[in-house]
Amino acid sequence: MSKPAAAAPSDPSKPSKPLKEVPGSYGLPVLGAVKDRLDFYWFQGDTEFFRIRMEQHKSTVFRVNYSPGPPGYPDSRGIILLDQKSFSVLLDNSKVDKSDTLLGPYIPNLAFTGGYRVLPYLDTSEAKHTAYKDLIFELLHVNSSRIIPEYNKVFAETAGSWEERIAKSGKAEVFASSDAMITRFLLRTIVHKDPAEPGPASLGPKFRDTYQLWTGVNFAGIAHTPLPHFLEELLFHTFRLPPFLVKKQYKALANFYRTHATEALDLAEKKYGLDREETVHQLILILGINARLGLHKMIPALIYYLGLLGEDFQAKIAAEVRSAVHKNRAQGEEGVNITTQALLEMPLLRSTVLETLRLTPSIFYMYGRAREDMVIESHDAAFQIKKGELLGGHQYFVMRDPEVFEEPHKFVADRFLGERGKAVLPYLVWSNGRETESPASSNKQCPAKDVAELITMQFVAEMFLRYDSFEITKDSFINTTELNVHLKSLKKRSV
Ligand code: HEM
Ligand SMILES: CC/C=C\C[C@@H](/C=C/C=C\CCCCCCCC(=O)O)OO
Repeated sequence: MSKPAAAAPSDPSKPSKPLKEVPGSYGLPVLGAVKDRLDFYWFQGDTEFFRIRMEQHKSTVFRVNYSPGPPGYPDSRGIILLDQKSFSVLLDNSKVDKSDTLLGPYIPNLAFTGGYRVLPYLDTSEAKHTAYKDLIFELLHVNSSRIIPEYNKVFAETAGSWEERIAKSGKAEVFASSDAMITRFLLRTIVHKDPAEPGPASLGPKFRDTYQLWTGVNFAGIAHTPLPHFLEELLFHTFRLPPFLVKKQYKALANFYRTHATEALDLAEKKYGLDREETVHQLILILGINARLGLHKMIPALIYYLGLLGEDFQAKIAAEVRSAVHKNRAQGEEGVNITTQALLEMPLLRSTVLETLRLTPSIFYMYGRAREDMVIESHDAAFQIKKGELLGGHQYFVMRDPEVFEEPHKFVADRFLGERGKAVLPYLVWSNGRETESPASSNKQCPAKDVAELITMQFVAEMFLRYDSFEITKDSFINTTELNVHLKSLKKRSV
């Protein structure tokens, strides 16, 4: 790799480069924000929006109006950091305050989360951040033995339905079906109840609609929809949508958790002294947004990349998966069950998953406010930043920084293998932290960093235990806002 050392975090109190003004301007009040928003969502699209300005200012650090902003949303002026070196300040919790900055300039109405500020919106300085993050670590830990078998079951159900759809109509869509699969998996694993199972507080067979509606209205300000652009702008990005629109759906979710998440709620109350009712709402958001969308959006992306890599590459992954599973099967067992140890012995698959997380992570944006006046350095300049300024990063640029990654836009499945792969691991920051560091209650790194990678690997492993290869339709495509992927064929395993 070219020169990863260039991005090593430095001591910002001693800038090695001459100080420059942060380039860029916000334009006229309100109008400037509206213009940037229309460019961002419509005329240019999110990656072009930043690429054009990066070229214009000849800088990876510049001022910009984030979206959404005025008139319907708060002041959205900020500074974007698009290279590995400047972005690293967002990973340093002593330098940035992450209170209410998950989405950048605004926090959705608290009624979408039962009136509570939930974990991803809390700063590390808040006691509740520590308490709820510890609870999430513990819930992942106490349920760890359920993960592989529950995933194995939902995968078999979903794969069966893909096969039926291909037989019927020649293709199977991946986005919605993998969302339903992941939702079922998470609720069965952590809440110990399937959302569609009939009985008290069931979410019914249309549980995905309940989640979709609540998610869509809650996150309308940043949503990308299939609606015509002018309608999307008018309905979603211009003014906030009122929570009463999804009151019924939210009530159903809360009822499901109150009724079924008893083990998790007991743990929160007894071991961590947390409020039972507040925990209901924390879990609805964390499992319903972070975990659900985070895990689910990786699946169409992986199928897309593996589809493009084709049969020969798929055969290599299949061989690695089958040999690791065979070697690690429990004694006396027939030998098709995946174990954690087997997953740990699949280096090419791991690298493939990491490369997918590098190019197409489920979420591209990170934000935080400068705790103090400070100097931020990019690869080629240094900038004075004022306390309170809203800093943001876009992973599309940060994880394709050409100073760090060779052929940054290319999918290189074995990029993270061996010594060369190890050298660039610190620059893989999909988890809002470095791949070589660990989430803790004192930082804002994704608490599921390691388990999310294993679960995503399990998806591919399950695919190649069941199939020899698969194809995607010619019109499948993915980008930072759309994951439009259809399976065209699934070739059943022959040996
Ligand atoms: C591949 C899947 C996933 C991706 C790409 C992902 C990504 C992220 C990112 C980028 C953040 C930081 C957000 C920010 O502060 O700007 C985050 C935080 C978080 N994630 Fe994940 N995540 C994934 C899976 C999960 C899962 C399975 C869980 C289940 C528990 C989870 C729970 C959380 C929580 C609770 C936070 C907030 C952490 C804090 O406030 O300290 N994530 N995740
Ligand atoms: C899209 C969420 C992916 C990963 C989850 C991760 C990080 C979360 C950061 C922000 C949450 C933004 C929610 C986006 C909702 C999108 C709604 C829509 O467009 O339909 O946490 O683990």
